[in-house]
Amino acid sequence: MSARVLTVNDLHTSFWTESGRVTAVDGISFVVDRGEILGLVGESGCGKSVTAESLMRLLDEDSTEYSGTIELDGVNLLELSETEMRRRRGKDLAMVFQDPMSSLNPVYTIGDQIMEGILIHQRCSKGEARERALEMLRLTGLPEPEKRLRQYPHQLSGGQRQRVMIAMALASRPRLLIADEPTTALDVTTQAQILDLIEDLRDEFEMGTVFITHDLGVVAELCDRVAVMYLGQIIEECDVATLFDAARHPYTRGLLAATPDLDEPDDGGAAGGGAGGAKRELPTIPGRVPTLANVPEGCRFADRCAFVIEACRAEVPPLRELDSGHRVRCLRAEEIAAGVAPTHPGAGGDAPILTPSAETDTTEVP
Ligand SMILES: Nc1ncnc2c1ncn2[C@@H]1O[C@H](COP(=O)(O)OP(=O)(O)OP(=O)(O)O)[C@@H](O)[C@H]1O
Repeated sequence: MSARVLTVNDLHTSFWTESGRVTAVDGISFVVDRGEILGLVGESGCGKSVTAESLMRLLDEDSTEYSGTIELDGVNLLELSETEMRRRRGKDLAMVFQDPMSSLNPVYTIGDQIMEGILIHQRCSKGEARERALEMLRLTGLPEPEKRLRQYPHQLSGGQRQRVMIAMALASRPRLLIADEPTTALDVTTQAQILDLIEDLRDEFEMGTVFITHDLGVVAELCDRVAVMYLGQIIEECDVATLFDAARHPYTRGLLAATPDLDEPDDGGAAGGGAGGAKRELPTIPGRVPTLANVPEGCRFADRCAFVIEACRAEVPPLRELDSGHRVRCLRAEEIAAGVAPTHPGAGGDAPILTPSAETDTTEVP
């Protein structure tokens, strides 16, 4: 079987709204290989969830318009009928959400819910489905799996419910797992355990994974490669080592500056989210993400960028390959690498910006 699991090419996802057509995902392309974890990062509203929902084709098809291709093992999902897509969801590609309670049915036991997915997608008896459900719960490290099968979702903690969701998602051994902020609602310790679990299961099942997060600490710990999104576009893509050592886009550099030092003790900030420790002021990226109804001409980050020049506003910069596997959507990437001085030192992207200015509209990251 080919190593390439997913190829997304020039994907656009638009919605028809009362104020007209808005394009939430605007021409993104990326690939995911077997056993690889691709992180999709960016501030709130940049299009991460719409990307995930597009991959699963979960959006309301009456008001959503797709273009481009989403090839899973060479089959373009956008060309499948809804019936065929329903057959593939949960079998070939599966998704884990931030809030397991919204995906688990409160009136059915955990066992019934895992077994239902297995019975839909695999030819087996009820007894075999029960065995498989038990095996999946064991794999996720949930204590007393026999007892869990008989329990209802509300009888489990948040972390335990997320393990159940992962067991359900992986029970049919999908080729692609899409995880949309699956650890955001969990405490730091449980978050670390769930990340370890996803990594272990990736080794065991070798599925490709798209992992959505706003947390660069999570990216550092889990992902192989990362695509940074801004207002519906990918603005930088590279392997994780390059992200932390040689990010070139001023937005990526702003996000990195706004992430507490990963080696420092947790201060309750963006990367850790935990309590305790001394409070330290978090850097932020000044300015606001424009709305989809007011997408600027040229570079979408220009109004917040410390390195902006006239040419940035003329047309959308292409996503250029700087080095093998390192793509950046910035006209000045090479100059920034060489240490050029910012043209607007007060703006975002000139990392680090330590305090929000009173005159500037400031968006916390995340
Ligand atoms: N059904 C819809 N109709 C119109 N606009 C939508 C719809 N769904 C999402 N959007 C818009 O698409 C943009 C991207 O949203 P999306 O949820 O993908 O962001 P995100 O990066 O996942 O943010 P967050 O981290 O807050 O979840 C937002 O501006 C959002 O308002």
